[in-house]
Amino acid sequence: MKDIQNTQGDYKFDINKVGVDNLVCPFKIQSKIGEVISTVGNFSMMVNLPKELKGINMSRLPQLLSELKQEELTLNDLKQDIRSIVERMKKRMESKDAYLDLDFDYFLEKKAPVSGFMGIVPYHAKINASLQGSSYNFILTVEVPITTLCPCSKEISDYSAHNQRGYVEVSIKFDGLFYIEDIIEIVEEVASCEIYSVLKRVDEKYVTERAYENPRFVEDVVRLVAEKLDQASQIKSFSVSSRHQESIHSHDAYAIIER
Ligand SMILES: Nc1nc2c(ncn2[C@@H]2O[C@H](COP(=O)(O)OP(=O)(O)OP(=O)(O)O)[C@@H](O)[C@H]2O)c(=O)[nH]1
Repeated sequence: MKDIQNTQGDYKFDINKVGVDNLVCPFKIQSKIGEVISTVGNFSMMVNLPKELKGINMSRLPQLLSELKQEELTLNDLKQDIRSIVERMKKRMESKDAYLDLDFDYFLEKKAPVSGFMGIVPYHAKINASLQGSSYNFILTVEVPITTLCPCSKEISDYSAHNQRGYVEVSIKFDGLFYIEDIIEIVEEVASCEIYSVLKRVDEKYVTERAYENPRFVEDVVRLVAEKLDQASQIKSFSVSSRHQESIHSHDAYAIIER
């Protein structure tokens, strides 16, 4: 059969990224304490294409993912394990550059603060990795949902204070090891209160009062998280944003710090 995509030509443009997007595949990831967490990833696998070539051998990308699944893909050291996948993509595709983006939910078991009942909390995570020539770039992003309670509302009201669910998104570039759990811990520590999936009445009293004792503006959240990220020696650069779904407005409050 004729291999159309491999035909040579004199096209006007190199293509920066071409490949497959929205490829859904199960995989496993090892948690900080060594438990294996099953999840489903949405993969985007791309390579560059020089202007002399008509197309890439596109089927090789899902083929590689399928092989990884058969090999029981389990990510332990996120940065290095993803690097070896991107290296395999480059080799298989005979390309100069390769790009792997991956979105998934990371499921952690979390105890209710007073009753101790266990619940599962999903945290959305993203990986953006690329190997351009021999230059490897890896970004880990984690979204942490939190409760925030408005300091202004608390101050001016005779009783109560409005609160909201905030989504804190932290992206980091780092050397060595840094875990998804480390990011979650940093964010939850500075929130008005963490969120849980199972709360009994004693827990509900606890989270209500804890939020009241720790009021936070969106500005407070990004500044406090940035301070902690800045102190972590492994982190080379970061961005932290927070989106608060206001309960008294139809819009969100939003802030971002990039370093
Ligand atoms: N490059 C490219 N291929 C596409 C696209 N849409 C569908 N395909 C098809 O993907 C199929 C598989 O391509 P290849 O990976 O080259 O398949 P192959 O030549 O059998 O595989 P190898 O032996 O690994 O080279 C081809 O039949 C293409 O027509 C597209 O937009 N671009």
